[in-house]
Amino acid sequence: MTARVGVVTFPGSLDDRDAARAIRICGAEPVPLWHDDADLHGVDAVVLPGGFSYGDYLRCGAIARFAPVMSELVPAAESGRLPVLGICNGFQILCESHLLPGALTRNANQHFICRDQRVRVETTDTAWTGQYHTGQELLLPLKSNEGNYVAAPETLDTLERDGRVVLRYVGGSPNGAHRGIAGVTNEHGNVVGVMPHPEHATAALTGPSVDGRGFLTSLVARAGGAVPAGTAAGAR
Ligand SMILES: NC(=O)CC[C@H](N)C(=O)O
Repeated sequence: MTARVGVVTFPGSLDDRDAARAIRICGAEPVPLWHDDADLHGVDAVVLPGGFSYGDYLRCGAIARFAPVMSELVPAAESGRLPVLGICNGFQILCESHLLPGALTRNANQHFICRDQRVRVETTDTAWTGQYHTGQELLLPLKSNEGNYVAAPETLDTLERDGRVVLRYVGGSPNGAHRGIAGVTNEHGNVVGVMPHPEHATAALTGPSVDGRGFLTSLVARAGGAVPAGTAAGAR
């Protein structure tokens, strides 16, 4: 069965096309979803892409949280039924929607950061990381202004204890993120938010790696679909 993966476009989304392309490369069918349409059209999973939804007004993701598309998405994700991957602005939307704990605040150096960043996979026990191995290092683009992940110490302790830190920056936080956290998951492991961009690391021609494919091939494999040859996690 080919997994149908919805990609939500909000006003100001930037990376929806790359997300759709990455989904196709990894053997699933991308389904365009519009922010103003409450219907998820029966998709098997959803990617909330990067960008500047609603111009990042108020706070990144703060307005997107109230978009009609979130009305079906939030309960389905909360119940553990619907796999959702939030990338960068998508991660910010997931935190604003309280589907993930914590918040993404201004980078500690007050500058937009745009660079290729090494991160380590901390858990494979999610809908989106099953094809990696724990401790695997990935090279992924990082491009954000509000990438500084913060949460109360007891929340961070819970995330660490329950194995819910998904990605951690290698070589220290570039943006001040608490405990070097670059991605987290919810209690069920179906909702994952990551600050770096796996969808921009799926084609050898453009680089910087194809390490990002594993997020999508994990979803495809989990849905019982065929992962195209050469697209396994980290395949060169
Ligand atoms: N690349 C992105 O998704 C950017 C996210 C957000 N607008 C920020 O600058 O932090």
